[in-house]
Amino acid sequence: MNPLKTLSDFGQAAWLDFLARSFIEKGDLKRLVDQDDLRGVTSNPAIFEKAIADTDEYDAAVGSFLAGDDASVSTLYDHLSMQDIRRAADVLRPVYDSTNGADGYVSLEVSPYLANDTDGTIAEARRFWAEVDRPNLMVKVPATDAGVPAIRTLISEGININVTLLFSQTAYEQVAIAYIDGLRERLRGGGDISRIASVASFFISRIDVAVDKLLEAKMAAAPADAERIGALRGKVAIANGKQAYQRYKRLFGAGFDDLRAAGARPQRLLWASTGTKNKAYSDVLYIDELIGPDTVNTMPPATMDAFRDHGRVGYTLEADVGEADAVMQAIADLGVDMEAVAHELVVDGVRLFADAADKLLGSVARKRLAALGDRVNAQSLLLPQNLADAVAGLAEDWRASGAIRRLWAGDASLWTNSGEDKWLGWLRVVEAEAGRVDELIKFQRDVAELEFADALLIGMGGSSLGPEVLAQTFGAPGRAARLHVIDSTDPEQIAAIESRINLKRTLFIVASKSGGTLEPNILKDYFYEKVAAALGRGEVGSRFVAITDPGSSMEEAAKAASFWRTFHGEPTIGGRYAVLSRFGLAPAAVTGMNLRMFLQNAQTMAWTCGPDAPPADNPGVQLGLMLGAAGRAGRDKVTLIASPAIRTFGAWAEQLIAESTGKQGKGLIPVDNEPAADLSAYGADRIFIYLRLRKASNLAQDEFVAALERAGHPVARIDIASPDRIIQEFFRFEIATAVAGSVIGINPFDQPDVEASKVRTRELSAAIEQTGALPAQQPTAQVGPFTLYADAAGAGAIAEAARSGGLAGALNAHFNRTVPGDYVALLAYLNRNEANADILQGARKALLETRRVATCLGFGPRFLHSTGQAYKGGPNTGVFLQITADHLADDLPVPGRKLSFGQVEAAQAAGDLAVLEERGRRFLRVHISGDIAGGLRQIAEAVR
Ligand SMILES: O=P(O)(O)OC[C@H]1O[C@](O)(CO)[C@@H](O)[C@@H]1O
Ligand SMILES: O=C[C@H](O)[C@H](O)COP(=O)(O)O
Repeated sequence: MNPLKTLSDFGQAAWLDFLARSFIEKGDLKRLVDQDDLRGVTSNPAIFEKAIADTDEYDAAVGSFLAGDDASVSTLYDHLSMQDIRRAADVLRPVYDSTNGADGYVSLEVSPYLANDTDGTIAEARRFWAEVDRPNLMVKVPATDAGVPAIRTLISEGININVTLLFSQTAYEQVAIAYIDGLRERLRGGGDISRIASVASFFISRIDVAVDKLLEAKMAAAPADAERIGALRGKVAIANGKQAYQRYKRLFGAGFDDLRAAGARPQRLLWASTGTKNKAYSDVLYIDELIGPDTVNTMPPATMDAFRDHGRVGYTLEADVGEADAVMQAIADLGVDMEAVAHELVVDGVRLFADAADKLLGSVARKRLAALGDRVNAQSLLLPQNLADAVAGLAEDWRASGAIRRLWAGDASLWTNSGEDKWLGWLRVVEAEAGRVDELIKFQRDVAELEFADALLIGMGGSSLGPEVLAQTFGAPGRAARLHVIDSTDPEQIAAIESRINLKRTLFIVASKSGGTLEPNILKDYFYEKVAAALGRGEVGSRFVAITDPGSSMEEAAKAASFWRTFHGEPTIGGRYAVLSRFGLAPAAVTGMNLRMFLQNAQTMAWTCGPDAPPADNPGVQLGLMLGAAGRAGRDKVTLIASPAIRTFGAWAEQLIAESTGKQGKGLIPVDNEPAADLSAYGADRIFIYLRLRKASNLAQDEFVAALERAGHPVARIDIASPDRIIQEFFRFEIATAVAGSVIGINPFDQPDVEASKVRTRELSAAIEQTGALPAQQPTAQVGPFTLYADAAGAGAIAEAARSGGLAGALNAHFNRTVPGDYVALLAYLNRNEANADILQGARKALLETRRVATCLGFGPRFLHSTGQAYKGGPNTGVFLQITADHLADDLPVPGRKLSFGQVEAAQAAGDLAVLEERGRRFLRVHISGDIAGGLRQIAEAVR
């Protein structure tokens, strides 16, 4: 006789503690039902981990699920696990029907990450119940402090519950009461309680593992008592189970009669964890000894096979109850606190299931990426061993502490606990924008109908650098407008952009989150007046749209000036994280790009970097940990190399990285678009990110990056299949920056030092408005048309060098101050045109080759809203060359102010310098009088 089949004669149902797709598909599960009288199935995260991770059994299902649409890692996992659960439930359905709902259940466990979250547990259980949609589903909820109230609520809603991770008598009692209370609540509400089933999964073998260890320690400590103590080994788990059963009989005795009369079933005890862990014990120990009426035993396949082969059936559960009590008394006398042991086992059990879930989700994340192929930009990191080890160590810390989930949940303690949680709107903005994209699509159509030739975006930093990437990367198909960006107060640059657009056929987009930023306000006034002159006051407003946060002064101004539209930003997103909100989407609409595709792309990366993708398989987190670890180790020059067609992405990333991390003397210094030099020019303070556009890659860049790798420099490669996929990088870099900020230990969402220079600029502008000029400053030296101003520490040597060696001498003395690990930044308050950029890039290359330090280039005031933060607030390793010039002939007035744009630019440069000085930075300002282009060339020559 098959002992398995005989169990039911003794009132016990045999369930299987295992599930896997092939097991169902090949008919193995059905065979157990038919041949062994199997009556149920249990699963847990560890079981699904074994089933899914490291097998290809699920690959086809992953592929077909993702063929039409993308999905998050947990949505994909839910799909796979629920498919299995539904199929298993269907196999067990005849048992459920024939036993009138007494048996035939299949259990699916809520996420172990929710073990301490009552509301989260309730929500997930409800979702499972609705989505699995089978009456013979049992949702597994742990018997934690947070789980118990969830059990009561879920039972009251008619959801079958398998209570898991039960070890202690008191926890068991609470669970049984929660079940009974839940039934009563349902009954009071007029619900049916006759179709509710629940089991209390009392874990067995894990108790022996834990207690045996304690007993062995006691044996070692008291050799004289070793034999007596040793005799208790392998007995406690069963004794504990037997006591639980006595408690069950009390709990579901006469006191349950009213509910029984109303159709309720008692909550059966289910013996779980019944696979023998200690090979010295019988492999059927935890089956043989726990057989009794109205119980379940869920067995792993090997235990089931063993029991079928040599199990012994009898009413063992109530045999020797006195002895069980004696065993429990004996261990209590020995000082073993069973409640404490049980508590530790629950904590441990949650952790083990969470570990399994991490492995499982990591494997699903990898399968997802493999199935998506080119639809998601691939990332690979090639790191020197010490950095690779640091990243792996951080990834393990992040995994074990659930840090990526905490990040997504807005836990400010990941950073500095100073309100970072208020700035995380960017994490979910893609979803929100997708929900209201129709409004933007309509705007896109309206813009097309109006046949604008150009669109000019006016904004600074986060409000302009993202749109600039879109303008560069996406052409303007059909009737869409060509997007230009102005983010400067330089009069020459303003005049240049004005000459490129047709004022009568241009749409102006004024973008400022705060609404109070100086540059967009005065540029808006300037162009507003120009258009008014060209079209008449009645019409000018219709050519302007604003993007600003609700209630800002810009919104007011837009209303007063009868702007065509105002789009709202999301106040929980800072400027540099705003590109996937309306700050990027509205300009994208104007270029005619496909907005749904824009959002889909962004969503794909958001899912790839989601809370459910464990750190080791989460590319955004990996990149962030790499940046953070590198920054901590002094490899803080993040050198961005991008294929020419997507080059402007570097300027966007520069702002994100510098403004987010560069503060309190810490942080990363992004180095964008640096001319390539001989490998010997690159120090051990570098880390490289290569954004390679596959369809338009550049051989020279490929070779350069390969050489860097061969030389042992850390390189992150990002492979972008087509230009539209650049959208994905916005999200990857945002999450990476937030993660790096956590590792570095700063608040990545503020910009305290930018504010400081804004204050200085305001003071200086006010002085100009009062007196007509900037307060005079004492120059360090005068060399021909160049006036030099240096920081106090450097002034003496620079003045001396200027006297003997002219401009070249002064520059040489200034740059002689660089030491390895420093960087040089050229800060030019000039027209950012190709000619000037070329000259400065030449100077940069010369400095890189001669000084062998990282080199940066920023045009003012644009860089003030970007790298300016790190230059002032980051590590004091910068050596700055500020270049300014007179704008006499070409200056432009600022409407309504006693200021010109040239004066604003000068005030900005002076404000910038004042803060650099305040922060003890090394700087030299070279002011060009007269011919700007000629002067600039001379400066570039002089640094060689
Ligand atoms: O969009 P706003 O508020 O005009 O700000 C522009 C830029 O100025 C800063 O606030 C500071 O430079 C940036 O963070 C921001 O992107
Ligand atoms: O419900 C089933 C339990 O999750 C399972 O029995 C635990 O068994 P283990 O202790 O062998 O992991």
